[in-house]
Amino acid sequence: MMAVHISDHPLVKHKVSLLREHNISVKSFRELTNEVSALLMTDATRSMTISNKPIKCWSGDIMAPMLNEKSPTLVPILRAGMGMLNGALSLLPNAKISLVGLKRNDDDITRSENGAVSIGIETYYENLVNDIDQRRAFVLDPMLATGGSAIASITMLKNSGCKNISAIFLVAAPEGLEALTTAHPDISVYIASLDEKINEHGYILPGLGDAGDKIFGTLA
Ligand SMILES: O=P(O)(O)OC[C@H]1O[C@H](OP(=O)(O)OP(=O)(O)O)[C@H](O)[C@@H]1O
Ligand SMILES: O=c1cc[nH]c(=O)[nH]1
Ligand SMILES: [Mg+2]
Repeated sequence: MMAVHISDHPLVKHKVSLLREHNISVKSFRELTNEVSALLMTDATRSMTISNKPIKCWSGDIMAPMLNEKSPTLVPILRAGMGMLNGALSLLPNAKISLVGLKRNDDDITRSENGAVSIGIETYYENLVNDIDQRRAFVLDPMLATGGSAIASITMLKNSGCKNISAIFLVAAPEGLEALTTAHPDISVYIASLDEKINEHGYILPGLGDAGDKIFGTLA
């Protein structure tokens, strides 16, 4: 059963509100994205397992709690997920990095009679660590809108044998969360804000606007 965690941390709430400011600078957007990502990753890593191992401490040999699983892999979804990478690495500096490149095709948009929006996705890059079947994966993407990109990227991870997957989003729409829950009921999801809905173009309301453009400084 999918576990969905929506952060109730006051710093997360405050920082997401700052991210929504219309005229936010690229510098502030980048900084806040990494700060919120680190806070979400604190929750997402809580289920990592530890066991007591012998260490040589200054005061002698002791048993001390240490992680007893392989380094996780972080999976930023290109482009916008790259904006979360440094924040996640601040907690997991030894993490492996796997890359998935996906792009929504705004010209390939379908609106059904009940108002549901789906958008075609182009996959242009896949470079996963080769022992991903033995590692926990943390998928990083600021936005969960229709859910198409998250579903496609998690399908790629599973097809490579990855069995323990968490996905981290700054802002999610209920439509995307529902689609992701249905497609991948076995993953864990960590969200800073569950917003109201997506509009007819597949953008989250109130949302952040185009997160990729804001992180890469390519907003027209
Ligand atoms: O849930 P979905 O409807 O799939 O939308 C979310 C996706 O859209 C954005 O990427 P985009 O395709 O704009 O690419 P970019 O990150 O390169 O800007 C965002 O970063 C997600 O990956
Ligand atoms: O609202 C949205 C939806 C998808 N991608 C974004 O960057 N923003
Ligand atoms: Mg974009």
